[in-house]
Amino acid sequence: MSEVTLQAFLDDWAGADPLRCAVAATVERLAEAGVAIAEMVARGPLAEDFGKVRGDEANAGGDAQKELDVIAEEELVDALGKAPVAFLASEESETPIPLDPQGRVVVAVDPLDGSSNIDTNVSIGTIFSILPYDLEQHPDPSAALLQPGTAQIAAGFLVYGPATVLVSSLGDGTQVFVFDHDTATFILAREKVEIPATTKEYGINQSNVRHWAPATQRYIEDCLAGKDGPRGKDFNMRWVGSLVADAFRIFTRGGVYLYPGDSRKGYAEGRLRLIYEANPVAFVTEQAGGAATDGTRRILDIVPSQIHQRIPLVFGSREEVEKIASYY
Ligand SMILES: O=P(O)(O)OC[C@H]1O[C@](O)(COP(=O)(O)O)[C@@H](O)[C@@H]1O
Ligand SMILES: [Mg+2]
Ligand SMILES: [Mg+2]
Repeated sequence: MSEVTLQAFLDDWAGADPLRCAVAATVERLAEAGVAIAEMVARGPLAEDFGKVRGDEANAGGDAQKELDVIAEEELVDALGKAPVAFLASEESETPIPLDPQGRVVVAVDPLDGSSNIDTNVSIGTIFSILPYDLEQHPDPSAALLQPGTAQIAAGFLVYGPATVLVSSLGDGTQVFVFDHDTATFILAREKVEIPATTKEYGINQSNVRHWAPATQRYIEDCLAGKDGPRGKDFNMRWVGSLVADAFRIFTRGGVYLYPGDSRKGYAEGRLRLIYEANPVAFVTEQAGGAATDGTRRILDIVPSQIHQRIPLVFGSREEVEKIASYY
């Protein structure tokens, strides 16, 4: 069987439809930027700026900014400058970056996800969300970026790990592409991925247990009680601390990821950002048969009020996500 490249897959989907062609061109440019970022990451400590914190600067979300966060954003701005993208919202920029005034789409990105893992040689990645843009409908770019996740035409993430992979959906299932160094192309590796509906594996930063709401504490307690507890089965725990890597594991063998709100200062709505972390991950998750919630609401239905808004996030195997929601 012949291999399907990302470009062939996108061309086939886009046909002659102008909006789809704009989306396809955007995904191609994102993948191109991803390859450049992956190469930089792969140099590890040989790269001059590897793992360095950038002065005392914090990004728009108040997190310490690493040199590589900013370099990754620059790669994305350069690449998307060659696509029909009107505005780019990024974790690393307070306000949207204007690109092509004639652009048909707006894009939101987490340029480098898992920044705390940069210098530990653990998988990190890039997350993206693509929304339709119409100047007449959205004279203010922020309004276009504040559409709910259901409006996404395409979304996904890249993981820079042992393999560079692209997990993405164009609204008809979720596909996994793997970068092939021999041909310098992304090759379709898994079509219409299905996340198993049930699981015995969860991921959460358990060091925050004392800060959690009672519902989160009860759910984890019940998992820890194992076979003899109310869940009647033994659970396993995994936490990479890079959303992209934890998500890729869930796309591979199922599981659930939780970053709930907690009582620490600034964490009432958890840590993750709605438009460039939760929404794209929720989109590819639902397209793979999984579910994503903030505990009480479907993530994709939430209407964002701010570009850097945070949201509690629970996603993964559908039945387990529903179970968790029942605790809230
Ligand atoms: O360090 P914590 O609190 O466990 O948070 C880990 C989470 O934070 C994140 O690193 C946030 O992303 P950034 O690295 O883009 O800020 C997620 O990837 C990860 O799941
Ligand atoms: Mg992130
Ligand atoms: Mg980031």
